[in-house]
Amino acid sequence: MEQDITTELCVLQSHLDGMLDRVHHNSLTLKRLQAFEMRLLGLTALTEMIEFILGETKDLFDLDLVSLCLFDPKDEIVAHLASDHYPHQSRAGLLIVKDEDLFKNYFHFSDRPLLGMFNAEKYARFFDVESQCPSSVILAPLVRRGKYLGSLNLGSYCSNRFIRNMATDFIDHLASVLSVCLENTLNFETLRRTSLIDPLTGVNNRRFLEQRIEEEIDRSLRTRQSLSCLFLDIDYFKRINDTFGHQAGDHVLALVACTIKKHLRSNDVLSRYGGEEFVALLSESDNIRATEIAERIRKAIALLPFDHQEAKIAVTLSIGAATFQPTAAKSPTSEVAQRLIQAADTALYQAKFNGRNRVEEGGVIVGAADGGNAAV
Ligand SMILES: Nc1nc2c(ncn2[C@@H]2O[C@H](COP(=O)(O)OP(=O)(O)OP(=O)(O)O)[C@@H](O)[C@H]2O)c(=O)[nH]1
Repeated sequence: MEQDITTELCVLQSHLDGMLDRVHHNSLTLKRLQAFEMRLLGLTALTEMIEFILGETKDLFDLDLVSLCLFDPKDEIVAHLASDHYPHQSRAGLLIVKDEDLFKNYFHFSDRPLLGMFNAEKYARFFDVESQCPSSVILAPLVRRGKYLGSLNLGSYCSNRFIRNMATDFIDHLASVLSVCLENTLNFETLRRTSLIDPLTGVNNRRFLEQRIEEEIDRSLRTRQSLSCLFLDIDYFKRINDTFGHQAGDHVLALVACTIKKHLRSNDVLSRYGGEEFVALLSESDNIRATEIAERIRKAIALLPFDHQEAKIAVTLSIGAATFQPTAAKSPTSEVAQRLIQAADTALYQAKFNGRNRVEEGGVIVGAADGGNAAV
């Protein structure tokens, strides 16, 4: 009898120890989850968020595989990432999905996670599996206001790590927080982008140029490649407005912007600098290439048919070009930026003075060792 009680006590003690271990383990996971969430809440850029999730979730839950699917029906996420030069196509673990059916078919309009053995036919689209497939997985939908934003997908090489009907409190909580953060970040990115875009022409505005020019100069210094700047201004634009009306003027502005853009590379920057003025930054372009591009743009605009009702509007551009040639100097980038734009603007003034519908070269700006710059 006494031995039975002792055995029972031992069993109870061992149960209790097991429970205490689990409580201890869960309390540690909870603490790590809270720290993870606090850092997640502090992120505002989409690229940072993607890197954080893909980089840290593995350690947080001691996983073998993590992937993040983002639902992007209108290519907005792709546009955000591309404008930040983020290599989304080659980022392991990041999957951008255009087809909402993927989420609807698997999650059946629910926000509950799916758990179980990995089935390649069913789950391959959620993972970016290059070598070993996971044995068990958990797919957590990211949902806000009844809409799928994507899913967070966790995989383990251990077959009984994720089994049906197991408790999913931690992952439920994480998916909810992540959904809110993702929605906020996407809204923030949209706001950031729209506040840097000129609504009439669809190209970037002056604020964007002012942010980017210093980055481009830094890049030019790093890569030792020249950076050129074109200042482009529509000739006699006031006359166009006065003759054909403001709306026709707007139409000309949009068409001019679109034509300039077609002659630039995707990583060049085009911004509407003011009323009928545009500034383009041509990376990895010396003064010869810059004047060639400027000449091509000038000709294309002069040849364009700008139709307005029955009339044809003749439009020409004057363009000033200047180039920054990097040296080993420690010139302040803000000063180089100012001088580069100034040199292109002066060349534009010269083009206007020399008769308009022409390109003028404003010379090469080099960084000087004493911290100043000199136009050569
Ligand atoms: N339609 C339209 N006109 C604008 C816009 N922003 C500025 N403008 C007009 O652009 C015209 C610029 O005129 P000016 O600065 O005299 O220059 P210009 O007539 O092009 O003469 P040059 O530059 O010397 O060849 C002004 O009439 C502005 O009202 C806009 O968003 N839409």
